[in-house]
Amino acid sequence: MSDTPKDLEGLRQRIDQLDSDIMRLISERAECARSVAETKTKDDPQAVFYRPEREAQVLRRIMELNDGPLDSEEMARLFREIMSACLALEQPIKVAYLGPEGTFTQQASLKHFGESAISLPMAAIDEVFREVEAGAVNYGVVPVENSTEGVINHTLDSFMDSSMRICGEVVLRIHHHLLVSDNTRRDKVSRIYSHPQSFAQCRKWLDAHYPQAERVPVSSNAEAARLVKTEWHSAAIAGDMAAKLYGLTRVAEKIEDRPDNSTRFLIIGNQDVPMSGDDKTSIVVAMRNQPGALHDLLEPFHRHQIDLTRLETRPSRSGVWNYVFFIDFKGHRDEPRVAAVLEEVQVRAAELKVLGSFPMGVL
Ligand SMILES: O=C(O)C(=O)C[C@]1(C(=O)O)C=C[C@@H](O)C=C1
Repeated sequence: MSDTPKDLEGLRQRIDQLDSDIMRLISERAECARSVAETKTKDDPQAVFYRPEREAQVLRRIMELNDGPLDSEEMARLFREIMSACLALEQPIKVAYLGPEGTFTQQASLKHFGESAISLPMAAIDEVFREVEAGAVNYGVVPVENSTEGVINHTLDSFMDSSMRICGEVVLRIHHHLLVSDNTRRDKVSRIYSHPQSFAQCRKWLDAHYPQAERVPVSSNAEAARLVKTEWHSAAIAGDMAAKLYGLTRVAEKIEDRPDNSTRFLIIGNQDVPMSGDDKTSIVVAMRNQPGALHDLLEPFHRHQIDLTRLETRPSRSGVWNYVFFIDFKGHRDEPRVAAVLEEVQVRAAELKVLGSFPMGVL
């Protein structure tokens, strides 16, 4: 800016002025959100306040408009928090996540809903489903697949017996660190705690650096971090949140074997999300056990040129149908070509359940 002062005092005065302007604008925005809430409840007493499609549009627009010097993801994260606070003014949102505190799922929940949501740790994936189903919380966050280790079967299986719908997705880059406490004798580490998935994601690094250490699998990375606090000869593999929560030090950073290691999480709830303009749909399909079943199922997607983003098979638990397929594809169920494909699949399948159409992860 041409009239930006050059001296420190002048620059700080300018920053104070800008902060006042930003605060006034944020307050004005919050007032607007409050009015949105009044409008929503006037039209419909059962109104839902959290609107994933609108949030995705707001964040995408911010990223498109941004000219720097902050990078677009950073700018979107700031707006993520502003929206989170605005939503809390409309209605405080309660979110259950796969705990305990300090897990990557908690990090995913924060990334998606921001700091103003009230988040509650659950001991297991099916508990997250149960809490949302029972109405004890508004939404749930569960992991569904990791780029190195593949699908999280518990989550897919939970969908089979549940009426929950998918309202969103979050992708998180997973960075693992080797962590120790103040009491750890770093040259004497003989035991390493972590979640089995994390061990698998850091296998080569561990073989190279700690081939002799005993690898002890535990229920979560956060639990691994907790255990290290009390043992002088142990270390943990976990992420930043767990390290911070238990005050541990990183001995080695980003030790995952694949630099692009990431996990996808799903937001579950009981609302159908309208189109955001860049959406995905998840379905689960049971097919009869006959030759060519998979071909018959996929053929309409190919003909309508719909991009499949994931296909998983799970054994059916009903015993009647042998194959159950989980399919993710680009597009929203309200788009005519997607609706046409779903109609055709319905005819060919023994059973079809649309788990939800939702915005592609933005942040
Ligand atoms: O547009 C809305 O429906 C709002 O409630 C406003 C707002 C926002 O702050 O922009 C807040 C919460 C919703 O999840 C989406 C957007």
